[in-house]
Amino acid sequence: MSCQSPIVVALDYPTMAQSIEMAKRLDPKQCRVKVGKELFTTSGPAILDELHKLDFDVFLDLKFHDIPNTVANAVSVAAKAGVWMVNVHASGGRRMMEASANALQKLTDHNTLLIAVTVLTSMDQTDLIEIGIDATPEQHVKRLAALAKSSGMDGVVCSAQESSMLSADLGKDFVLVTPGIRPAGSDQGDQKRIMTPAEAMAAGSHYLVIGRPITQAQDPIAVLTQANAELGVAV
Ligand SMILES: O=C(O)c1cc(=O)[nH]c(=O)n1[C@@H]1O[C@H](COP(=O)(O)O)[C@@H](O)[C@H]1O
Repeated sequence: MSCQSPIVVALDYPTMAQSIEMAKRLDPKQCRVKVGKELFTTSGPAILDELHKLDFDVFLDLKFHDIPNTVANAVSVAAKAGVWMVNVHASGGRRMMEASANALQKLTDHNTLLIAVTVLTSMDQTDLIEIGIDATPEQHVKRLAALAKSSGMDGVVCSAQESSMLSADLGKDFVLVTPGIRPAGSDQGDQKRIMTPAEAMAAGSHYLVIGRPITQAQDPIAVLTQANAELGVAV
């Protein structure tokens, strides 16, 4: 499916039935979809097959963070399941990321994007200090993104507030996936480092992950259509 939109809808639902109901209302030409920890824990890998049957590109967001062997094998299984994108935590370190990239290279038939999470968009300076990181979110994102690139990742998850910096530092081909996207007027919720869809694209983001502003809206399709229109996406 060739999707013209950079928007990835986070299907954060407690049941497979609810996520499929939403997926059936969405058009795979207007967005991609993301399966995260809540949905995967309730549905298991069957959800990937169901979403692929509906023709969606699927981002499997399980943020793997473990020893290199375990993460490399998990990433391999995800690629064999045909997901479009999978992620690991950059904080797992170089050997973990290199093992994952090598595991994907050994697969003959896959084109799964391998992405590393830098600093979660729900975190700010105070959160970093509490976990012993004496750097601003921007500095830490910059350090982890450079490590991710040199460890063979295709891109990173960061906030759109860091997109222009990373685009300048690491090149326009290094994929920037940005959650914490809030269309004007929507609730910030637990996100700290946010931007609107248009601001994020102007800053150099490649993909915009949007969950609650779409899934909890009275009219989710209207919010998605409006966001695509604002981005000038012809769908
Ligand atoms: O990897 C992610 O997708 C992710 C990384 C990050 O730093 N922040 C972040 O919010 N996410 C995910 O992006 C989605 C954002 O959802 P909303 O805040 O509802 O738009 C959630 O599914 C999060 O799990």
